Amino acid sequence: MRMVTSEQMRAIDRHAIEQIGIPAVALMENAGRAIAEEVLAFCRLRREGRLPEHPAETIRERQAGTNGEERDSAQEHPAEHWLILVGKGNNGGDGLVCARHLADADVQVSLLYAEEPERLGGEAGLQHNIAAALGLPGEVYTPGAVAAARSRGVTGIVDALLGTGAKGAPRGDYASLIREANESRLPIVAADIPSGLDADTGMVHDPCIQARITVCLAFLKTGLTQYPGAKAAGDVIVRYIGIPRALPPGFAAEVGVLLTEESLRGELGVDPGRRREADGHKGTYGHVLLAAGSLTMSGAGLLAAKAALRAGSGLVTWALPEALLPHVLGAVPELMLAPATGDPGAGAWNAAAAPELLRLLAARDVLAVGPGLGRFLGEDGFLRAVWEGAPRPLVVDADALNVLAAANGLAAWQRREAATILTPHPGEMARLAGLSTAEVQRDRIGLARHFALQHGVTLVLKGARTVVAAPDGRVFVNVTGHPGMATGGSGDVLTGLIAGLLAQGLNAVQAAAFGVYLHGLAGERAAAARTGNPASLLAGDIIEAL
Ligand SMILES: NC(=O)C1=CN([C@@H]2O[C@H](COP(=O)(O)OP(=O)(O)OC[C@H]3O[C@@H](n4cnc5c(N)ncnc54)[C@H](O)[C@@H]3O)[C@@H](O)[C@H]2O)[C@H](O)CC1
Ligand SMILES: [K+]
Repeated sequence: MRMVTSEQMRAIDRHAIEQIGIPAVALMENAGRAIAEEVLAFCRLRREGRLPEHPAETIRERQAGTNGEERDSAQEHPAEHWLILVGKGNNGGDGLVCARHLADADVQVSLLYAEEPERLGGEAGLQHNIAAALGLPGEVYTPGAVAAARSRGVTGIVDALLGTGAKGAPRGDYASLIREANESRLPIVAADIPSGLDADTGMVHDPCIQARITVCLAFLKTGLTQYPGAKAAGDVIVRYIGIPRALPPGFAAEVGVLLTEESLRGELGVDPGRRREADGHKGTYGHVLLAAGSLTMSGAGLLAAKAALRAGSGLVTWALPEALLPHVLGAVPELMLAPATGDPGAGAWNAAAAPELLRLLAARDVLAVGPGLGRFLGEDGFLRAVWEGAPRPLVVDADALNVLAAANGLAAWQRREAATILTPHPGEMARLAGLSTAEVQRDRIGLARHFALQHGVTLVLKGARTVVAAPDGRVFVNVTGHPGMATGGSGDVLTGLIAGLLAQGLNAVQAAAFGVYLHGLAGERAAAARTGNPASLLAGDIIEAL
């Protein structure tokens, strides 16, 4: 599934209307009807008692009319009364069309305009005239109007105040309306995006509509995929409104992609269900070399190594400080162990280990460095030697990322020819980018894309809704996963998983995208297996679920 920024959406809109000639009024009609259909579907679920307690924050596409929501007849919604909050732009126009279709399905509707309706221009003004011609009841906002509507029996709200044309935090009566709508505790269906959401980054202004459902028009907006926007959006349903799904020429590379089984296959050429040839052997499936672990963090190495095996790598060698070796012997029998020389016996790494590591790598396909590495004297010389000397795909994680940041390696060291995957969590990303963590989280997609393009690396910016950014500017967002995965070692597992996929011949972007997708799925499966409180999930459970 593709996802666009508001600027890309405007360009696609313009192309559809001006280049292809699809009338804007037709798009608005389809948009409003789609929103009305989703409101009716919501009403049906609620009436039949099938409404989940909370939104699952899912993102799905639905074709017009294919959700089995034949137009409801009057008696099906006897007590429904929906309040439509109408902004002055085309988002408001969508709301007016929605109101008309709801009224036509004999749902009682009330219009609440954020501004004098006469100020609605263009398509929205036309829709206001139509609503007036139909005598749909409407009023201009005054303080307390939402509560008053609720006392008149309103059962739900459509938020058609602000869409992709919003700039900055909601102002004046728009802000008051958003606050009153949220305070009403009534279910809110947002048109295109919740008003108050930054459609590009997923940051939410104060105030921002907390929607039960967001009916997103034409293409998924990137801001709906990132928290806190993903929470404000509730369940996102992307609806086709007549804009060709084939992007205008020259658009494909820039537009983001939501990772699904079909986009992994279609956009990335990954076959999630790939089968193995009968005559495969260990060598067929690659050999991972892992430089990881230190005295107090030996487990990180074990987790990463085991995950690489579970990912399907034929062989895995774990290079570790010599002092650790006796303690992990046999922990994972399938593992090969290589004592890294230069260990002063303290179970720590040492710059002298780099040449040994490069020698080991000559007979292996991928190097992953970082899980549990720890910080040590000469760490920058060590990592620089590996960074510049390793002729293989390199996965850099955890402390190796901190060393890279501290040495300003991305700028100071020579650019790698072979594929490089960095897997920072927001804190590590902040150090790499010289920002605060809050600044990283404020625009995850934009930052990740810019960083990957600038440094020619594949970047995996972890966290809920992990972002994978390719060196060519493409961006992928992962929606698999579970809060129970926020546990020590989860990142080590991902590093091993990605390295294992690289060893089997996936390219950097494929391995990173498929890796985060599988990691999240395994986390969901492991969490479900702990039917009690999934918070008790351990990173090792994720490996077993792979
Ligand atoms: N995706 C599609 O193909 C279609 C989308 N449609 C809908 O159109 C809106 C975008 O409409 P636009 O007129 O560009 O802007 P908005 O309706 O989002 O409203 C902006 C409107 O509000 C004022 N405003 C802007 N920022 C603020 C603020 N912070 N506080 C208060 N007021 C603000 C500004 O003056 C503008 O006039 C899209 O989301 C879809 O819902 C089409 O209807 C169908 C095709
Ligand atoms: K809206």
